[in-house]
Amino acid sequence: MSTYTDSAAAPDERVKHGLAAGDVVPPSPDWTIDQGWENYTAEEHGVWKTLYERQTKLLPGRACDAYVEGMRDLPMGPDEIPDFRKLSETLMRKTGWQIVAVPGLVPDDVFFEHLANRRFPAGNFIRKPHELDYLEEPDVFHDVFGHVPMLMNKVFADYIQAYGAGGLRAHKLGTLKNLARVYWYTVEFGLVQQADGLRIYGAGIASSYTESIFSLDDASPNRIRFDLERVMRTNYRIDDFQEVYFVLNNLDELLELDRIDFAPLYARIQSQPELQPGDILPVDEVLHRGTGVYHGAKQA
Ligand SMILES: C[C@H](O)[C@H](O)[C@H]1CNc2nc(N)[nH]c(=O)c2N1
Ligand SMILES: N[C@@H](Cc1ccccc1)C(=O)O
Ligand SMILES: [Fe+2]
Repeated sequence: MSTYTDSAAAPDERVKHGLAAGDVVPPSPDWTIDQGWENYTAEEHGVWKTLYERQTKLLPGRACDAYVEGMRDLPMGPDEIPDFRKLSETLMRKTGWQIVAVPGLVPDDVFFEHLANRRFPAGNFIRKPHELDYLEEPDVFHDVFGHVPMLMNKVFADYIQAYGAGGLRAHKLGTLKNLARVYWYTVEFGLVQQADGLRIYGAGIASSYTESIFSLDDASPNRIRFDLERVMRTNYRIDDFQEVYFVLNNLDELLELDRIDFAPLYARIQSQPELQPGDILPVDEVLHRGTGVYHGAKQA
């Protein structure tokens, strides 16, 4: 199995290994299971609390307004792992989304089918106490603390649904690798320029203690203005901090991606060279150039 970080999928890697979603037998055709909320142990709720409190101290002034507002209105607190039924009730009223429990990574087409129907698949398990900063598959802390607040935002809620529909299409076109990079550099590792400063909206950052500091840091990472084709061509690393983050002017820019037909773009970028995360192109609008001293290593 490939290494997996405290963030979502690793499609490039999994495609390479010819894996659908690990070698687990599907528990049901859509891969959903019962969250089994009653079965969490005191120690598991304790891991949630440790992570929740650590992130909650860090995120003011770092997370974007939409994230902060979403979190404020959700039944989520330090004391216990949230119950997906309660989260879904609140989400359903606000944006029509639901959270469904899955055992870990699910096959791409299954994942897209859920998103296209406004169901967000969340891992029901929680990392072990010795894995606080690093684990191989998305757990309930990453999926719920990282992703669910943004699903309370109307623009973002529509964006992820459109991504799911686009995923089903890309699956047939064989362009999943390019599409997945859009998810990676927005939903997982996106930054947005707010009037009062640069902010996090990506779940892979918001759920990571070390990366929520690193990504906004003045030192190492490059920050480049978001450009769709540029992002589609750019590889990413799954086992360490990102060397580049793409920055939106505002979340409404995502609406534009819902409307654009990706098919001709896929065709066009096939003839262009792939880019590595550390590359900077003459046409890039570089907002911040890293020092080049890459002090990565996701494990703090
Ligand atoms: C390309 C696609 O976004 C990605 O590979 C999918 C696959 N399966 C997944 N399954 C789960 N549970 N969570 C995820 O984020 C993903 N990501
Ligand atoms: N508009 C894209 C789908 C998409 C929407 C939102 C985000 C990413 C992709 C397509 O035509 O395939
Ligand atoms: Fe994720």
